[in-house]
Amino acid sequence: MADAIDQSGLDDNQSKTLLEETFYVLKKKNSVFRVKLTNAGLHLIKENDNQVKTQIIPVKDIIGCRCLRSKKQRNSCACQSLSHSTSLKVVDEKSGDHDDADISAYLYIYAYILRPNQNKRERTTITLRFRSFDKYDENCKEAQRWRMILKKLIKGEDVSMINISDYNIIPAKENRRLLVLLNPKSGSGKGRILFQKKIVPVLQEAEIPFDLHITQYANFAREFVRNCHLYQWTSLIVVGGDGLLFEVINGIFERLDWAEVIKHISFGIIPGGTGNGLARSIAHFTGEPYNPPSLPSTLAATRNFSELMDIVRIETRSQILFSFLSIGWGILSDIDIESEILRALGEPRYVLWSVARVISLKSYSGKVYYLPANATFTTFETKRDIFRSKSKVDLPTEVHLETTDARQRLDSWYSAASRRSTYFSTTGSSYQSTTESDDGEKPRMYGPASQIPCITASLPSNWKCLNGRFIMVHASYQSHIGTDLFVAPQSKLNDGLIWLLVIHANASRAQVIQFLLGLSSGSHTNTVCDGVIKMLPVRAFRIEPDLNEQGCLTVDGEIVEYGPIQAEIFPSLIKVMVP
Ligand SMILES: Nc1ncnc2c1ncn2[C@@H]1O[C@H](COP(=O)(O)OP(=O)(O)OP(=O)(O)O)[C@@H](O)[C@H]1O
Repeated sequence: MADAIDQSGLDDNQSKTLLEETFYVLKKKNSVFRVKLTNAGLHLIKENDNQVKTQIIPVKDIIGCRCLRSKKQRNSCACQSLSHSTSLKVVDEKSGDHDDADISAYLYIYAYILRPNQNKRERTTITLRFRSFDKYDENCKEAQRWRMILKKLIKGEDVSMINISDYNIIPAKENRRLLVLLNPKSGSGKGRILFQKKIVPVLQEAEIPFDLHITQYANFAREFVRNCHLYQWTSLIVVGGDGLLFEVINGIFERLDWAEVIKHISFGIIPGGTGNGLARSIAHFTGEPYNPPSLPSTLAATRNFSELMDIVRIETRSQILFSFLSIGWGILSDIDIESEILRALGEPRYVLWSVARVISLKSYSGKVYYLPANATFTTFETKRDIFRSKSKVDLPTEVHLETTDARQRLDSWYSAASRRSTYFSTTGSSYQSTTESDDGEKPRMYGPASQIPCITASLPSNWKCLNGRFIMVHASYQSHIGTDLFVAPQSKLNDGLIWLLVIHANASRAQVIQFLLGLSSGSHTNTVCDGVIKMLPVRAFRIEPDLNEQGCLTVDGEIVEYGPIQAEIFPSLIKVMVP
């Protein structure tokens, strides 16, 4: 029996029928569909010549539904019945363009059904025509009832307490509103078209209101989120590359109310850039097909689900930054930055440039300190608690651990550069260049305060040190740092870990090639060879490059000043939308 198959694996709550109705297929007179709505989804039970077939469309696959009326037909023969019309045209009942002769109410249900064998989702529309009653209003009430329950299920709300037979259910007002920031220059510059053609239709089907702002110049998004009243939106989505989200995240941490904002807003990224590491990592984390790449994050924008994500706080000689993806020194960063001249090619630019860089393999001298993931973190954790929760300030260690006074000023490090950019902490988590602050223009960086010694200070004894020449040191806190760069296969959005990928200068060209080729599938992990190639899970690290050499350092794919840099992870700090 198909019904038995249908119910298998569903618990009582999931299989409890919320609504049920019988529909007929117009063209096949002896085909009957029983349609049931349960917490698990929409059950389409086809009954035909004593055969029963069931398909469930899971709630997770449904993004929205709308009640519509058939459209007034112009220049059509009066005797032509709707059943013979090949293409039904529908309108909103308030449009005034509806067909009075058709008293049916149509419920359009929009779903993106997972086809695991094809590794993609397929858009499907299910139309239910309600016409049991003689009047449109009665049919409409029935369709609306289905719509309301379905919408609640999509939002993840519990409908078990609702009296389903109550005809006066008021549809919950949509309390979500998206802020969309779009970079028209991202990638090959097709962000606007992508948004209008692929994203807007999905948001409309899901009835999610949004406000679109197109960035006008570099740092526009950073200034925008720093200064505007963000609480009018529940989610913030960027359409562009990782660089655009990097601006947004740093703009948020330049707000005095950053802690409130990250509680209130969840973030999303619809990949439109050349670097789309986070979008790819979120799809990987949730097991969603990345095909087409924009779909998982678009579906995430229509849903009500979020996951916590780690954020890394970075300190250089002159600035504090917040990062969600990676920090790079050596070959991968060089490829990213130097291949900029091939931007028009999109992501294949990286492959071309990798070949060039392997032929002329460079190494850089310096020291890499790291705090291993399995080290004892008593001090580290205690300090974090103090800054995260005021209720813990009565701990005896509290005075001891205040970073404001305990951390040395940065100007004690490199005198020439740092005298111009002295940093101070006013609230335990705020930093500002004293020179810039004089003219009042440079924004102050807030965000959670550091729990490790400042970049000028020596490190505790439980830190380890690698000293020598390196082809690469790349830190990743996501599984992917680009669509095909599966650098840290074990990484999760919120595992509190930084993966440090180290290639020492004694690696052979063949080992480097094997490592780079393995990055797309994650098989580079097999090239790990002690003393040559390492993958280290850490909580914090510091790189001190030899400043007699020139090189490049990147944070989330954006170039930063070449010099000492340190990073520490803040687990589960922000919310990201997930499909
Ligand atoms: N309207 C604009 N004009 C020029 N630059 C912009 C504009 N809007 C944003 N930017 C800058 O473009 C940079 C790259 O943007 P984004 O990450 O969206 O695209 P991308 O193609 O992935 O870029 P990249 O490959 O350089 O990382 C951002 O750091 C941002 O500062």
